[in-house]
Amino acid sequence: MTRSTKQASAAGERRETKPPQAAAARFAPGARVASATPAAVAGPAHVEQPMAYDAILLSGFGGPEGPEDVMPFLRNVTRGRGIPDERLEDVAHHYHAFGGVSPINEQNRELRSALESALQTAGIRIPVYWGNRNWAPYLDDVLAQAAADGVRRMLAIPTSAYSSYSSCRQYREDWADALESAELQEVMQIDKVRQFFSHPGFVQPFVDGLRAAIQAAEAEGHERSRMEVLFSTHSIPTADARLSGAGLFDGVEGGAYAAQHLAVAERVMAEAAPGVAWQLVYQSRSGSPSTPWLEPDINDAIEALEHRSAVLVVPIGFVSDHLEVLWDLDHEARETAERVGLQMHRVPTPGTDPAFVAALVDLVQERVVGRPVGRRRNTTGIGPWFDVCRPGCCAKGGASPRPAIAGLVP
Ligand SMILES: CC1=C(CCC(=O)O)c2cc3nc(cc4[nH]c(cc5[nH]c(cc1n2)c(C)c5CCC(=O)O)c(CCC(=O)O)c4C)C(CCC(=O)O)=C3C
Ligand SMILES: [Fe+2]
Repeated sequence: MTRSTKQASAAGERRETKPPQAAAARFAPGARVASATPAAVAGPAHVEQPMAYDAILLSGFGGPEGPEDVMPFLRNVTRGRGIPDERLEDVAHHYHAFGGVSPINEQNRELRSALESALQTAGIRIPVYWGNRNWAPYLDDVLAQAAADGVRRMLAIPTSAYSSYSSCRQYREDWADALESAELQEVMQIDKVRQFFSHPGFVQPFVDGLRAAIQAAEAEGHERSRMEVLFSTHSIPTADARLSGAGLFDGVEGGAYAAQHLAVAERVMAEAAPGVAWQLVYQSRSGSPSTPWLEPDINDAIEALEHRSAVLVVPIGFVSDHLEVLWDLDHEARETAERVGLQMHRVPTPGTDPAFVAALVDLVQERVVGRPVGRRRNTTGIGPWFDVCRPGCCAKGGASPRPAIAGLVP
């Protein structure tokens, strides 16, 4: 499909209207397996059967690759969600500050090729396809290509570690859409790896980065007692947060989304900086000001740190140094820190860190061999998370669910 027809259909009735339940049953290949065990509904549900996948589907967010891509990209991202125009203009300005090119696509190309080589080395000789949710290469084109190459069973990896509508369910819905739009529902099966926030190979780069940042701050003469670590992630509407992870963390403010981030932050602190003050903060809020989103915003948090001399920012919500990291942290948050007289160090995201690439290989391996839950790698108090999402998992607050793959059907 050409880019222009793709944008037209994305702006139009790309969201199809099939009865969610019937469609979801077709789109949930894992459901047969997991729902066979009644315990699967009450407790952790995992697909433990070995599965011979033909290929991996690395799925990114997507980003513009030139100034003329910026507005069409932003319309793709926000289709049907009532983001005010001023907000789009505002965000367009962030992209234009980088010549209209988001680094995210190049980062995902690098991750794709690193993952493919690491899989080969591990003896898993299958190709890694890369497809985006919001920009070329679009998922449906990539699936059509994979099908033409003979691929029938794919294991999907989202470039997103946690549970929430934007970081889990929306990927699952977009895969289902892409199967439908490529007319592959009857032909191709897509499963997904578990949300991988708790995998040690995802956590390790943050540990290494925070250790280095603390050393750098100490070398500048800052004392640990005057440092504060801010773990930063994307804010989401509180209504989405409550529904993240199918209400398993109902009692926790921010639901499973916040609970998972807190668990990762605790782990990183225990390994890299025991005793240093820290908190979880949120960035990149959008939407209407009257809709509640998770707080505190990182800039407000920095402004409240008068009693500190250095702030160490750890972007645990993201897998690569894409635009929301480069703009919202390295530009905006840094400006706030300078204004209030704090030294700021920003820790890198995992990117293509060998520990992270090895983690992705391990996530594939555990599914290929059908590794039991008890032997899966997990370094936080929460997890390992589900291979097959529970009914209602990560629903969008206030919206009716669209068909999605890799979920249990109620
Ligand atoms: C949880 C989460 C992640 C992390 C998980 C993941 O990585 O998937 C994430 C990542 C990203 N978000 C990104 C960009 C954008 N996100 C937007 C809007 C939104 N994000 C949301 C949430 C998240 N977003 C939400 C609840 C909205 C509101 C509207 C909506 O429900 O969609 C908008 C629209 C304008 C605006 O409102 O800011 C843009 C342009 C980029 C690309 C950066 C680049 O180009 O380098 C990346 C990696
Ligand atoms: Fe976003």
